[in-house]
Amino acid sequence: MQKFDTKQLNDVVNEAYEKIKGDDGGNNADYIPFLAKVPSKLFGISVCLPDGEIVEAGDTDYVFGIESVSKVPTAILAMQQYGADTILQKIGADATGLPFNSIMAILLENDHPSTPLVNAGAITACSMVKPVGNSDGKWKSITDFLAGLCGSPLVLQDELYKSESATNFNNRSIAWLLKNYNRIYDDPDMSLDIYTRQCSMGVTARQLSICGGTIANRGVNPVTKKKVFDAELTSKIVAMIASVGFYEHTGDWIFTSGIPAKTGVGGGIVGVLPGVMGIAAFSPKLDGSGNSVRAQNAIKYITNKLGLNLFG
Ligand SMILES: NC(=O)CC[C@H](N)C(=O)O
Repeated sequence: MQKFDTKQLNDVVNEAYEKIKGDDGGNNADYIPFLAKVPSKLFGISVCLPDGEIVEAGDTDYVFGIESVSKVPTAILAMQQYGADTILQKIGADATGLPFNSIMAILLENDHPSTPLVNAGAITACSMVKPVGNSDGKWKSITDFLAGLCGSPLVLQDELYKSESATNFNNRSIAWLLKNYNRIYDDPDMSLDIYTRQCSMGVTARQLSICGGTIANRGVNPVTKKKVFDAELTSKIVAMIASVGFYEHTGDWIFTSGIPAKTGVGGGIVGVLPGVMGIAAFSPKLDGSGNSVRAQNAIKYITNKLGLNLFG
């Protein structure tokens, strides 16, 4: 890994912010009505280094919907509770090459949810989270784990949760299709509700960068210094993120950015370079695959400018 000093990082983060804040491509997600109303101009970038130092620019305190970025914490939690091999058997670690909410992916993977980082696998992961059969207990496991990763508690965005619950018909089909294939390990409606709730958690770009920093720091939160998960799960979750973090555009993303990263339709993206940094960016306008335009450009700008790349 190329070394950089924090002054240089600070300059590059601010440069990225200034250059990219005027980019106006894309649109807010509107299939979840709440997300269509989030002010489009918001834009923040935050980097968390392994010593806990935070370097940031823009709207890093704004609380937005974590959405699919929440799939990463729950995947780690499920691996922590069951072991990585069980998650590989029961869910998988395969790229789908298809959109995040694809039903076709379940059929093509021969009845298999593929990976915990798409909707199907994430709903299955929620069904597996212990204590099975206990909705309140599962929710506590997930929210405690999220708080550990992010260094502070996240708060449910109630309006987002209601908006998403009222419109999540595709996800309901996924949950019951998985039930048909015995790939749901708890009540399907309850598992879907837990998934919908975790997607509706409010998070800031700073908290997301600390989450990335905890993964980059092999499970020890760089800010709170607390151990959140076992170090050997780092390579497993980073492999999953690298293979499917941008869904059908993951190859293009990793080719151009060099950093495994996971997106959410709330406009957040978290990237992880093990041993080097967690990086997050947030801005609501998305490209056609549901990935934030400004957040992508910001992270790419920073990794390319600093010569940071997982692969070479
Ligand atoms: N890509 C996303 O962020 C999608 C998450 C959203 N909650 C959904 O299930 O559709």
